[in-house]
Amino acid sequence: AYHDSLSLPNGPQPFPHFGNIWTLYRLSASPRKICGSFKAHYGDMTTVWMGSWPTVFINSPQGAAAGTASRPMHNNFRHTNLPDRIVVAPADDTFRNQRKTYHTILSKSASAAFHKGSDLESLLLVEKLLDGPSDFRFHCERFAINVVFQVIYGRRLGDEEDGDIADLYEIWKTMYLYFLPGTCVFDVFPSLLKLPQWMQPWYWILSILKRKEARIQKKYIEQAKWEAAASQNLECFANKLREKKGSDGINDKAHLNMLAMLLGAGSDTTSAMMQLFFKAMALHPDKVDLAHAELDRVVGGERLPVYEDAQNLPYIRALIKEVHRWAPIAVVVLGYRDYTFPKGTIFFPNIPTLNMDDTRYTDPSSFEPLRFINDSQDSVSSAQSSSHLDRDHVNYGFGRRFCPGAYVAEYAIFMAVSRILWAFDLKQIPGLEIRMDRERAGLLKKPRSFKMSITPRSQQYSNLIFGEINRINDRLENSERRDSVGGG
Ligand code: HEM
Repeated sequence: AYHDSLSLPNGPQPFPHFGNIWTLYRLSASPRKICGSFKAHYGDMTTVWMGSWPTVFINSPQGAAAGTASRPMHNNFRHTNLPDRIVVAPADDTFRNQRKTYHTILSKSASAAFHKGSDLESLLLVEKLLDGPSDFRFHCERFAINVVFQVIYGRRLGDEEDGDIADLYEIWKTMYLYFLPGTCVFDVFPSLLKLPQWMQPWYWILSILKRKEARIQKKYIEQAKWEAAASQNLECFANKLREKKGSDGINDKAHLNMLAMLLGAGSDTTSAMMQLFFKAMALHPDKVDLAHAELDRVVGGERLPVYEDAQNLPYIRALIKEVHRWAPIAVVVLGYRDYTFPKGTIFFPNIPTLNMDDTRYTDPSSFEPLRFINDSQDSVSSAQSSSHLDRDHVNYGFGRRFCPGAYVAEYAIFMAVSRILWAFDLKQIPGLEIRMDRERAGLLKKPRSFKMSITPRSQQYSNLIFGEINRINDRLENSERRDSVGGG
């Protein structure tokens, strides 16, 4: 296929048959750094060869915005083995139906139903951080999964005693490698897919992961069904989708896969974003000080922040946008129309580079929330703008693949970030280096484990958090008591 390379943008020199296997290896080990170097070396687009397949990285915002929703289908492995997972689905009718379905529960107005869930989870998050600050990564994972679980099942999943949380994140860690072209050996040598199935280890690994995930999801689908039958009113997404079975191509398998996709897509991203927030704060104590000053001025020390404070907290809002821009989590795939490329060419918008575009941002490599301080629109609205220069960042993707969960994510992240900054001092531990380029391989650029100092700002703030938790517990106990009196 290298003969087609004449019509392709420049990139590192490929080896015959192996393509740019070394660049791909370095990319998976350190995506932020390697993606960042592409624009400097090759300009607006960079071609990297996966064996004989060209992959084009789009380094300019104009180019990325012109993409399509289609997916590379040069081998069928992903689509066949991960059916009904919208992220790897080509832009066909199934894709359109699923987008519509996700949109019905995640739109701005519909997602307001989940605000209470995020209010509670953000409170539990700060409480857990008081109890065990060193486990902050797990606290972020539990926070995120519980936010999304309530969207799907209408109730919390639970706390750390529930091993399902750790199991699900462990499954996604490997499973989501499959979602990203270039991560599997068959991307470089597609002829390996012609081997008998028993000789394809990637097939068996994926099957085991899918089975484990399905076992957990089935348990919750069944519970939701029983809870609805018992109380007649559990109107959660899982149950609503079950009622749609038989239409829009939804059968048992699609039902399970769509719920699994939503839980993973929402939890893994939101949790990674929260971990990156912690990292960015540890590296920028001066920005933490400015956030504290604003929170002290607007919220004070007599109560926790609530969502209604957002309009009076421009620095916190700007800081969240800056984390999205400066430490984006996504590496996504999209098609590209405007040029004639060899059939099967894969396209990546180079998100880390796009967020560092110097035509859009002054001094893009510095973490500076103030760049967004006069920006009153939210990130979802800015993404709808026709000019890339009006976009805050591209962490939620593009066009018809734009993240449908962005409203849920933005609310939950505001609640968590404002409450964490209100309650804690966040610092680097002297002598322990924190590096942005220490990240795990995969679809998301999640940081590898790191240590930092998270200490309560004052006993008064801690007491307020515990007081709030006690009030909720009392309310729950009272309502349970009422239920049992009513029932008995
Ligand atoms: C900080 C948090 C989040 C970020 C940065 C994020 C980012 C993204 C990006 C970049 C995509 C596009 C992927 C592609 O082009 O293939 C995406 C897709 C998706 N996201 Fe999010 N997301 C976040 C949170 C959420 C939440 C909370 C939910 C659900 C409640 C969610 C549900 C989805 C779904 C279902 C898709 C697939 C859409 C498609 O392929 O058409 N996301 N997300």
